[in-house]
Amino acid sequence: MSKVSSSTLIKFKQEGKKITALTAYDASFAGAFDNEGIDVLLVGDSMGMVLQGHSDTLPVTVDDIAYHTACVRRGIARSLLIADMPFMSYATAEQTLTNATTLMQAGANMVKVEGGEWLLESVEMLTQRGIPVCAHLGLTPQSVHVFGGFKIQGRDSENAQRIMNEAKAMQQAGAQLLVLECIPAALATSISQELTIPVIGIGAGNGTDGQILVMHDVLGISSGYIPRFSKNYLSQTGDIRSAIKAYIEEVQQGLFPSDEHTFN
Ligand SMILES: Nc1nc(=O)c2c([nH]1)NC[C@@H]1CN(c3ccc(C(=O)N[C@@H](CCC(=O)O)C(=O)O)cc3)CN21
Ligand SMILES: CC(C)C(=O)C(=O)O
Ligand SMILES: [Mg+2]
Repeated sequence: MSKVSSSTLIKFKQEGKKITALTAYDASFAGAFDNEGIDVLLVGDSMGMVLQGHSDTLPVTVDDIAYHTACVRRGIARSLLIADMPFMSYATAEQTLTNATTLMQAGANMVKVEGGEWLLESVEMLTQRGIPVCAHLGLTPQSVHVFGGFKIQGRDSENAQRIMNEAKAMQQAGAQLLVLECIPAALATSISQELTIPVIGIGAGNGTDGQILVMHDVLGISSGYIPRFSKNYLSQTGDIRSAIKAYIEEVQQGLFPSDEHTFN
């Protein structure tokens, strides 16, 4: 049961083994997910919505992410731990380095940043200085007010091409992992095929190298609604460990996401 690293994830991609990922925010849940064999855990800025009750992720601070990263770190043994860099914590080069350092020192193995072209220099800068980066393209929730809502991205050919180009540029800049959120399945599939780094999807169909979901959706306790691309595994299993096991198995067997959880 050796620790998952970015080399492990590359190997999984080369072997065609799907990568399983979930968000986690505390030691107990993270420990249970780790025990069931989840490959990647993300301390997501989705905590602004599922933990803090805000209607978007913008209020989350670096200290919030650092605190929960430290909590998760104490609970896990095997999974790769990614920390989200929150809204405006990587706007300038100096902020980027200071805040990414805080998250790495809190226990992260990698940081995740949302955005395309404008972020390439930061990705290169972090990687060169020893901080592995996961890029995040498509529906990047920190830009919800620019998008005018949590809307599927990359539907027209121009935007699809832009996302494809940004994905390639991120890999070129040194990103070791890519999250694609809420884009058409065909686009996510071709990006995954074009890149050598692993691609993890959420609302991006079945053709990516792995899947990530927000734990509260998987356990059916998100307040209000559950996004269409997500799936409640607790209702069909009855206990948390079995729900996580079922999610992992369905991802590994290519059963999740099925058509009803996919945008075409
Ligand atoms: N509980 C939870 N689950 C998530 O997946 C999630 C969060 N929170 N918070 C951070 C972001 C925000 N996300 C969201 C939130 C809403 C939609 C949404 O309402 N999507 C519509 C599609 C809209 C369209 O067709 O353009 C949907 O029907 O799912 C999508 C992603 C994903 N992330
Ligand atoms: C949904 C995932 C990819 C995320 O960024 C988060 O949980 O904040
Ligand atoms: Mg996030």
